Amino acid sequence: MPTEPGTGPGAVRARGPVDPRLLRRARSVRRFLVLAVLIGSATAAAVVGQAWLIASAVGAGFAERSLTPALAVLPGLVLVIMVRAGLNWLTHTVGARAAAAVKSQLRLEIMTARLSAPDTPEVPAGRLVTMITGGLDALDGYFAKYLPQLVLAVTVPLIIGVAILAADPVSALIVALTLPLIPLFMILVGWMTQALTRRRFAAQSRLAHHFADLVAGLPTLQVFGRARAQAEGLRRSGELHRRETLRTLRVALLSALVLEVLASLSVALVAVGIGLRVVEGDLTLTIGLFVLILAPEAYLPLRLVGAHYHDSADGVAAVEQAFAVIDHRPHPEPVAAAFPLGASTIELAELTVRYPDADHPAVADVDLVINPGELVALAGPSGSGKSTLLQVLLGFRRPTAGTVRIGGTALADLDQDRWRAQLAWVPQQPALISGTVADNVELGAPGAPPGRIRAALLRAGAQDIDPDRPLPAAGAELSAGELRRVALARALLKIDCGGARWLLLDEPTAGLDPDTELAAIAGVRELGVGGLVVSHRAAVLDAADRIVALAGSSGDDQVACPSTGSANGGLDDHR
Ligand SMILES: Nc1ncnc2c1ncn2[C@@H]1O[C@H](COP(=O)(O)OP(=O)(O)OP(=O)(O)O)[C@@H](O)[C@H]1O
Repeated sequence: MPTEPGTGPGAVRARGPVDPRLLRRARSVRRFLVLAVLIGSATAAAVVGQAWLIASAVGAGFAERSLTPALAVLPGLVLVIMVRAGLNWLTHTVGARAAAAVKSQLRLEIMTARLSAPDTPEVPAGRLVTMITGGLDALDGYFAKYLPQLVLAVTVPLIIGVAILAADPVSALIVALTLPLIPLFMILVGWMTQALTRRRFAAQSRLAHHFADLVAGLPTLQVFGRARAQAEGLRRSGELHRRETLRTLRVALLSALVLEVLASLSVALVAVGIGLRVVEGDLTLTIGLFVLILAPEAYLPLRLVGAHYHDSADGVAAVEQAFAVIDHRPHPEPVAAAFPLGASTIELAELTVRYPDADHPAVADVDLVINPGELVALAGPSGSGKSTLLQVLLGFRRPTAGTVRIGGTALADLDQDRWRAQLAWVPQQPALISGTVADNVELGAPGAPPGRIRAALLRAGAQDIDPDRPLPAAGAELSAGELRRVALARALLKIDCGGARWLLLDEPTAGLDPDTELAAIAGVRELGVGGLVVSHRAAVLDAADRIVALAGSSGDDQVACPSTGSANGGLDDHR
């Protein structure tokens, strides 16, 4: 089940407008923030200049009853307006560049984290795809709109406030008293928006996850006659997503309206005060106009922060999800310990692995030593943790307790890439790439000569498979037994030509006929390397140097079947 943002692994609380983990990672973010402050200050100065030019032109025009002052300031005014437009463009460009740099770095880190722990049920494939594609694009709004606006909301009111204070302290007091109301309302609206955005993100991820699962399981669902029933579930997920999106949009629009009304009332207060004092002659028209033009500009950046808040909430939710995956790496800081050279021993001591929320550990207190060149067969009932143990050895899953040592060094302290270079692995469900059979075998030792590829196929009992046979659909057109033999040939080539020293095989001969199975086992033994082979097959167990059996966990309570009249598909059984 997908974990909701903020509740998953590595979930975080709200960390302010800029997540410090973003700042730590991206130099571009820090540069962006400095630039944003400079641009913000320049924008505020341009606003003050523009207001002064307009106010002085209108004030002098009224006093002289002529258009000459207005014409005199026109070139200056055009220049200031162009500078403001340029600064605006610069803000967006710098923001878009920062967003692109951060997204690309986060995508890379997510993929690196996923590659180091491919079997992570906590972050299903559907959610990962949503995150890496559309999910992280939420950072565009965050960097291009929200963060620059946040900087403007600090710099512009400050500079404009000083200008108003110098021109008319009374108006400055009104602005100073009413301005804080906007952030106050923004915080209230923000609390609501944050919760809604997280719910919307969760609904979006659930929909993506549901859809991906459905597509993957469609053939099975069809055979069991449940394909149509899934349409209702999918409709419900879609409906939930629609409702959550509309709710977020409604709150975003209403919050913008509230802030708009508040700012308008505040400006009206300033305007009434100025109007009365200009009529009574306590204030010149030029100063009055200057303050009147500046006052709305002091509220505008804060109002726009409120309007862009949902961009920030989307961006923050995306970043939280990204860091939940990145921080979930089994070996977050790989220490490049000196790699044990020469013959090394694999030692497992009191190894325990428990999946999140599982009642029983998948692997409990396993002690095992595999000496160099020794092929150990791992047997045990289905579900007793054999594949999980291989996952730990591959560095894909971190043990809950106990240690794994390679030549005396803890596996967690080894450079994972160098360790995996020593392993030749055949998983229970091997994956092939599009290309030829030879291309797939060659993955074991890139650049291996064709003769060695053919020899590897022969060793794997796959001499009947043409190395030049094209596999356009990544092996989908091979039989289960052929697929396993090609994967085994790939692993054997890695031993023969690629420098690997250990075999990790998960049911390598399942689905093979007895003769082919014997040929494949002989091919494996011929190379003389050791490792761990998970198998239930007598031929494999016989060929191993030693058999280690894992005890199954006792979590299978007997539950009665529901008594339905249609257990046999609606047909009457007359036996
Ligand atoms: N990703 C996962 N999340 C949660 N539980 C899991 C996960 N993978 C395996 N398990 C559970 O851990 C236990 C051990 O599974 P594992 O696949 O290691 O067993 P196995 O001995 O290899 O089984 P088999 O012989 O059927 O392949 C099982 O109870 C399984 O349900």
